[in-house]
Amino acid sequence: MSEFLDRMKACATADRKTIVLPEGEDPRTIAAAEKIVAEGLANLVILGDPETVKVEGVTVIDPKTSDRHEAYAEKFAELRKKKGVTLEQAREQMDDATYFGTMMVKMGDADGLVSGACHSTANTLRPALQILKTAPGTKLVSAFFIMCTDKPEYGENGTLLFADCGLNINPTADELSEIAIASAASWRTYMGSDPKVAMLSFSTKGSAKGDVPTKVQEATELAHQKAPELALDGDLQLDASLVPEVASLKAPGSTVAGHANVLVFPDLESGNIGYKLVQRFADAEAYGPILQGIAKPVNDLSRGCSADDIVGVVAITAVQAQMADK
Ligand SMILES: CC(C)(COP(=O)(O)OP(=O)(O)OC[C@H]1O[C@@H](n2cnc3c(N)ncnc32)[C@H](O)[C@@H]1OP(=O)(O)O)[C@@H](O)C(=O)NCCC(=O)NCCS
Ligand SMILES: CC(=O)OP(=O)(O)O
Repeated sequence: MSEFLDRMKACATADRKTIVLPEGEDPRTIAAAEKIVAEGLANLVILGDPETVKVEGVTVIDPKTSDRHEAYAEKFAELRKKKGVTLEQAREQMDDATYFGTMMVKMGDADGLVSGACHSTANTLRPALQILKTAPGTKLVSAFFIMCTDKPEYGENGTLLFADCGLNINPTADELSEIAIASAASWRTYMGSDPKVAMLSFSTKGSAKGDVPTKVQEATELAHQKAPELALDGDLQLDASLVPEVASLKAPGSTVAGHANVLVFPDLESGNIGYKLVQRFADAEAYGPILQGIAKPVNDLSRGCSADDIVGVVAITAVQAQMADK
């Protein structure tokens, strides 16, 4: 297990938070719940059928028969009134475990939610975006992975942050600059060291032409304007971002090239493919998609996740819930 996850787990156990797992029908979620209870990482609520979901030390709730169903429906109808949602529609929506679980977080009956082992990212995150909305002072929610590799020469002792790998399909230059600034802040929060942000493209400092390098150059310029103190550079290719010898050839004088620990991908196509390549070929631990910029802790999983991945994301969510209390 990585040093990163060790640290998240130690932090989570020190002040146990309540995390809801809406996917009681998923065997990996059940296996993860058993580990989370054994390690004391969080108090868990699993949504599912209490007759079939049996994990000692865990509360199991069936959304359809819960005594909170009506209160959540009423609040959801109120929140979505301007979108034309009726109380009848809200009641139906609360039969859906992801919506019900997200309302638990909204109403303070849980501190955070982790889902996505058997639901798509869109269906996992839409309720959070609709109900919880963005954190104060934030325009855009985005999603990152913490990647823990056994390549100490890259990032910080092999650990890097990749964004956006889960949510924003084709961010504009302005959105990309927001993703970069938020990712730098997330790096500082979770790793405690200075971020070095590489704005990735297939071009280094204009070596190739095209819409993508142009967008990345614009995003880099906007990020510099918004956060001039940030160590951030682009456009950079992946090798120029990580390998000092390549950096000295392609981007001499850059303070980021060759030493990046935060990789910002130009779009979701490259971000999602990129994290899965590193996870599978390098056998890296991949924790995410972790949301940044959302008002309360809700995090996603890949449907390809393992029980241990779920344990890791729950530990991170519990740590986020602790931070939200401060
Ligand atoms: C998440 C996603 C479903 C949201 O888009 P959508 O379903 O079309 O829904 P909408 O665009 O109507 O957005 C729903 C709400 O979320 C808000 N929202 C959407 N994206 C947002 C973002 N990045 N930041 C903040 N708010 C956002 C919208 O403003 C809207 O709010 P409202 O309903 O109160 O007006 C969409 O961005 C998506 O499909 N992303 C890719 C997910 C994916 O497939 N990932 C690959 C695997 S990880
Ligand atoms: C994050 C991600 O890619 O999710 P999924 O594999 O479920 O599409």
